[in-house]
Amino acid sequence: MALPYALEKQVAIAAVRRACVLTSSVFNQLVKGETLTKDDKSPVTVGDFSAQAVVNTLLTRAFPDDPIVGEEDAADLRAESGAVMRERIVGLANDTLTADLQEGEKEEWGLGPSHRQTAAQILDTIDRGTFNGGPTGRMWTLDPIDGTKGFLRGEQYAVCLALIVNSRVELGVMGCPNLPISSANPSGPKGAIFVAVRGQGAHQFSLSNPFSDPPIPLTIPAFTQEDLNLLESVEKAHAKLSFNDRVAEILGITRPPTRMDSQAKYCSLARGDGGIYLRMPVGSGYKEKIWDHAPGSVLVEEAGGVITNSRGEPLDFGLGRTLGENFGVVAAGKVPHARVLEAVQQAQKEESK
Ligand SMILES: Nc1ncnc2c1ncn2[C@@H]1O[C@H](COP(=O)(O)O)[C@@H](OP(=O)(O)O)[C@H]1O
Ligand SMILES: [Mg+2]
Ligand SMILES: [Mg+2]
Ligand SMILES: [Mg+2]
Repeated sequence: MALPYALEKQVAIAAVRRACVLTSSVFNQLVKGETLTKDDKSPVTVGDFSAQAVVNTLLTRAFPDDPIVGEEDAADLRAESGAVMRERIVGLANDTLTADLQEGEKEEWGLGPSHRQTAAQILDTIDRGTFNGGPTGRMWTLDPIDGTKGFLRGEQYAVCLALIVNSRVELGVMGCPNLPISSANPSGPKGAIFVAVRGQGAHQFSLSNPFSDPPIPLTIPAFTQEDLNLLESVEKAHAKLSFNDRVAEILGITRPPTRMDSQAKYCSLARGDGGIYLRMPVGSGYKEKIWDHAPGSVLVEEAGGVITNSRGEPLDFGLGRTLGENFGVVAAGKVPHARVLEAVQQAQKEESK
């Protein structure tokens, strides 16, 4: 008998791989005018929209009844002012979906030369991501480009997809086109997919041949005090980095933090490139989005780690599109996690004095 979620895993890997092919090629061609600024002032590119169209196409064909909580929607593209971007996105999505089938892919998922979609279909496919989430049932959550700012800088970003069932993340897949395959060889080949299925472990696959190259099992290693360091956001507006410095000081950490965009941080944690993921709110009232943490959380847990908010409570993926009131995120191996929570709470006490 097949393992639980075997088909979901196969479709998710295929979808994320295709989306990564698209985003990599978009980066090399991105021209002025292909980026919009959203209402919250964050950027979104033709890459984000077309990657969401690609992933949603596979999910819709393979699992027509599953709702999708996706970061992007097509409202701006339906407006007259979005006509140029719309045309480009439709072209990019169709080019990606109609490429020849690879090992592990099926035509019935909307792939291959005969599966060109109209502009109206592509927009509707993007808008399959407007589901609001909630506590019960099956749903996917998609971040077509997580770390858009990193993507625009040519640095780290990730195509992130997770399956949530009754508030619990059961499957997470993250494609990281710019991440070195081996952290021991940072200037070596790049491109990895990270996959976790609840109860089945965490694995790294090659982005170029995820269905034929052997998966690499991932376990968070036991860190020595000298090796332990923090993984944190590049963007000061996304996480309170000065707070992280104080936590590191309390913990006696000497190794400098690793700053990296996107959920590639969770991938790095799972394979031991850094020991502690810490993301504390900057105090703007921002609520964390489920797609920014769902796949990373199951990857960390399946790699033997623990992920909670700063109060030590589990993240709640059943509240809707956000994680609710923002108490930050702390993820690490089991042993350091308890120490980090204590240090975070000490630093919070100092701040409130
Ligand atoms: N004020 C804020 N606080 C925390 N996260 C924020 C934020 N504003 C935007 N973000 C989120 O931070 C994500 C990037 O995280 P990181 O800094 O770890 O790379 C963004 O994902 P997108 O790039 O998908 O929009 C966005 O959802
Ligand atoms: Mg965004
Ligand atoms: Mg994101
Ligand atoms: Mg995004």
